[in-house]
Amino acid sequence: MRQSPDDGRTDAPSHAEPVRDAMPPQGRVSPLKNFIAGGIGGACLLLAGHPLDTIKVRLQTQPKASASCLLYTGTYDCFRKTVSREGFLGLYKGLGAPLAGVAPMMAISFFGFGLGKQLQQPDPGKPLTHMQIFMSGCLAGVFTTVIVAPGERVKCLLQVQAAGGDRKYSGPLDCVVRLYKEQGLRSVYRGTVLTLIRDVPSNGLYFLTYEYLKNVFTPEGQSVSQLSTLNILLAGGVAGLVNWTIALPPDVLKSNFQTAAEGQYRGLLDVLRTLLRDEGPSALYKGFNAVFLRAFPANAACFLGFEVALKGLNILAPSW
Ligand SMILES: CC(=O)O[C@H](CC(=O)[O-])C[N+](C)(C)C
Repeated sequence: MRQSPDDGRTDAPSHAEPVRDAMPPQGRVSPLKNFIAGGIGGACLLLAGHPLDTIKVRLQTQPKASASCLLYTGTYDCFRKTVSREGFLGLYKGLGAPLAGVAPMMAISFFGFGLGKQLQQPDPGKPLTHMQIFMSGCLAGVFTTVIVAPGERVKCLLQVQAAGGDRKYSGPLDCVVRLYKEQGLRSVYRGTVLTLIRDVPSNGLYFLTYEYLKNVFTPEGQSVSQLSTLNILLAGGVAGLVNWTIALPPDVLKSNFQTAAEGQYRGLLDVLRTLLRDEGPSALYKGFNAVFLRAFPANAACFLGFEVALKGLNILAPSW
C-alpha cells in the first residue's frame, strides 16, 4: 500500500473502501504552499520551454504563401534562421510577458487544482476518483484563463512582430497599453473563449496524467512523496505531452485569432473555416514538432520545480 506524503497514512484508510477508479488520498497541501511552489514550477517551465515556444508561434502564424516561398520550412529551419538573424537571444524574444505571466499562471493553476480537490473531498482520507482529479484540473484551467488570455495575446503579438522585422510594439507593457488605448479591454482579452477551449479540458488531462503516473511509479509500501527525480520528470513530461495533444488545435486557432488584424475574422468559426479552406486539416497541428519537443522538458522541469519547492516549504514552514 502506498503511503500518503504528509502524515504517513496508508492509501486505503479503514473507513474508505479502495475504489478501483480512484487515486489514493495524499493528504492536504495548504493553498499558499501550492501557490508558491506552483509559481516556482512556472518559472522552471518558462526557462526550459520558451525558445521552442517562440518557434511554435512563428511557425503557426507565418504568412500563408505557397510552400515554395514559406518563410520557415519547419522547426529546424525556423530555429536556424532565428539564431542566425537575431542571435540565440532571439529565441527568448517576448519573454517579458510570460515571465510576468507564467509563474503567476502556474501558481494559480496549482492553487486551483488543489482547491478543486479540496472542494470535492471534504474528508482528506477519502480517495478522489479519476473524474474528480480531472474536474479539479479543469477548474485550474478556468482560473488561469483570467491571466493567460491577455498574456498570450501580448506574447503572440510580440513573437510574431519579431519575425516580421516591423516593430509596432517596443515591449509587453507598450503592447498592453496600446491595445487598451486603441480598442479597450476587449482587445486585450481577445481570444479568451479560445483560451478556455484550449485550457479547460487540457488542464484536466494534464493533472490527471501527472497524478496517475506518480501513483503508478510509486512502489508498493512507499509514499508518493518519495518518488525519485527521474520519475517526477517522466510523469511531468508525459503530462505535458498529453496536455498538448488536445491543446494544440485550439492553440493554433488562438494564435491566429490573437495576431490577426482587426476585422480579419468574423469569429472563432471563421478562423477554423479559413484555416481548413486555405491549408487543410493539417493546419490544426502547425508547430507540432516545436510543441512536442518543448512539451516534455518544459513540463518535466515545471513539476520538478513544483515538487522540490513544496518539499522546501514543508521543511521551512511545516505548520502552514
Ligand atoms: C497549454 C499550456 O499552456 O500548458 C501549460 C504547460 C505548457 O506546456 O506551457 C500548462 N497548463 C496545462 C497548466 C496550462
